[in-house]
Amino acid sequence: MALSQSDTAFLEALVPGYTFISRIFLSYLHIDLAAYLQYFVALALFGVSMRYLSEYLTQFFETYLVCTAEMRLDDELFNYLMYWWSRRPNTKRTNHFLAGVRTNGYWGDDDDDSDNADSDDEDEEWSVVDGSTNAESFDDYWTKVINRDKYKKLRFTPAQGRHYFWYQGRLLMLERRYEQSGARWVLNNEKLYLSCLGRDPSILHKLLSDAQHKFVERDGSRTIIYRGQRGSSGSTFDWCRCMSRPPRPLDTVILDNTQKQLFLADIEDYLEKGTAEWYAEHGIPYRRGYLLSGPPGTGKSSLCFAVAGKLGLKIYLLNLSSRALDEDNLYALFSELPRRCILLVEDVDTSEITHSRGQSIFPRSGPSQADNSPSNTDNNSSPDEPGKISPDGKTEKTGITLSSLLNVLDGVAASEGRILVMTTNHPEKLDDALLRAGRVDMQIEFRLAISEDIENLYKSIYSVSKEARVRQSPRRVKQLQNGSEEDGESDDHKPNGVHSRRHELQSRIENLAKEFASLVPSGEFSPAEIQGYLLKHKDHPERAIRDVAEWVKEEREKKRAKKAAEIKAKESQGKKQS
Ligand SMILES: Nc1ncnc2c1ncn2[C@@H]1O[C@H](COP(=O)(O)OP(=O)(O)OP(=O)(O)O)[C@@H](O)[C@H]1O
Repeated sequence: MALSQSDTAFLEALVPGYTFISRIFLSYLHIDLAAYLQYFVALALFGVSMRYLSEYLTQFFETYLVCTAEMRLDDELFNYLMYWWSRRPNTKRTNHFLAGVRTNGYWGDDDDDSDNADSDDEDEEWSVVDGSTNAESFDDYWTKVINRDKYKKLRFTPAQGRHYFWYQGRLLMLERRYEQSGARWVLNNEKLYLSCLGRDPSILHKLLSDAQHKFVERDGSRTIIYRGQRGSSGSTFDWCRCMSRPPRPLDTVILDNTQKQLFLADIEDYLEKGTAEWYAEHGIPYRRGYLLSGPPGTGKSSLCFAVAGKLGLKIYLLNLSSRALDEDNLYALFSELPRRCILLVEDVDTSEITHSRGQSIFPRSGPSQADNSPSNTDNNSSPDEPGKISPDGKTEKTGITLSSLLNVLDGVAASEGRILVMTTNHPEKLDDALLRAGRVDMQIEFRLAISEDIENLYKSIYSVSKEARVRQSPRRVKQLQNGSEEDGESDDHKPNGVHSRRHELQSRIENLAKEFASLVPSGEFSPAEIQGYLLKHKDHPERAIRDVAEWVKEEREKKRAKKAAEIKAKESQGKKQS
């Protein structure tokens, strides 16, 4: 079939190089492409229409015949599903997977915690090692620990792409997708899609709730701690699970018992059934705030963790000193808080909010000194604004100001039912506006250890409960029982031997505790300092008493030297300024 010149020109425009190609075909293969032109056109049309048809059918199928759940990386559900997947019995048979030894990425806990989380597996490993975990020397025990740590557990999660699997007799599909965000610092912008055939999504709900249960059961009674930090997007702040700890018994926090019980009773009353309705009926926002103040190492954070453990509440840790945190981020973090939780703001006096509402947050004389003079506020932005003008005229990020914090605490986004606990070493630095009732409803003052506290601290270190004895190394228990390394024969095998031995030990520790308390000056050392000393002698209660006078002398000497150095530094600073 001969083509006219205009037809050839048209084909050339449609398929560049057509003339050249058809000439080659004609000269070398004696094939006239023009003769087959109609077939090529039909094939191309068929291909294009098939493509459109398949896209349309896929879209139709996915819209009307498939249910899909989408999970984002910054949501906890993502972790639940990954955890569930890694624990599936069939996971090991998947031929396309992502393998690794780090669990932090998806389970959010530190190594310690993940160890705990996998205790079932570890029990297996331990029994494989030697079949027993009791009564072993330190060397045996340590060799096992080190060997186990060398071979970190391999984790398998689904690789990018689609994975088909059966769940309760239904065929489901899990798709893992990495999405381009355009931002180079966003490493893991991933999503999971879980799909099933049909328009009833109940099987997906069931699987997701199963995954959630498995994940939550793993935590048991542990206290879960979240931290407010930059999210995966890099610009916003999210609550990220950072660790979980075994609950701390309340009686291990040495504090005036009345204060401790008042604190606990107040929280329990606040969480009691009907309290939320009572607040609503009286038009009062359902929130409660506490300020725990006192010198460092006196047990403020410990009390908070112990109460969280007792009530099974999660702890949300917030560092207000972060320069990247602004009012919008704080607002978002508050609105993300669950209904019942403890929001712990530690060392609230170290952040910008110690500057009162009327004060400049960035005086000319230096960022750390507050100055009330109006002239100093002239060049600075309002304390209400998170940005401020530095002496070189540039705007700097300042973190959270007092006004921002108050706005967020009182704002509509501040979640109802939360318990705010702020800790400080310097309550006098805090503005009255922050401490007013409604924001801080109860203040607890922590003190340096008095004689009674010292006695209790000693007892809490050396008293060995039945359960703790089982967990502890036999060597340590033996040392405590005998009070010295020269050990006689244990009478644990005799009838009533264990009981009488424990009773004896307990009364011995009580007498020693009294003696210890009489040797340590009351109101001079923090519980943390005393605990630190006792830990050095944790297996030797008598040695702790024998050496304590020397320790007190050394500590006093250190403190005197530190104070002298501080006075000297202040004097030289004063001289420089004058
Ligand atoms: N009152 C106490 N009872 C029992 N242990 C205490 C007490 N105070 C401190 N400790 C021990 O000292 C350590 C530090 O305690 P914690 O962090 O609770 O002190 P803090 O008052 O919050 O200190 P900071 O003001 O420096 O944050 C912990 O290991 C804790 O067990």
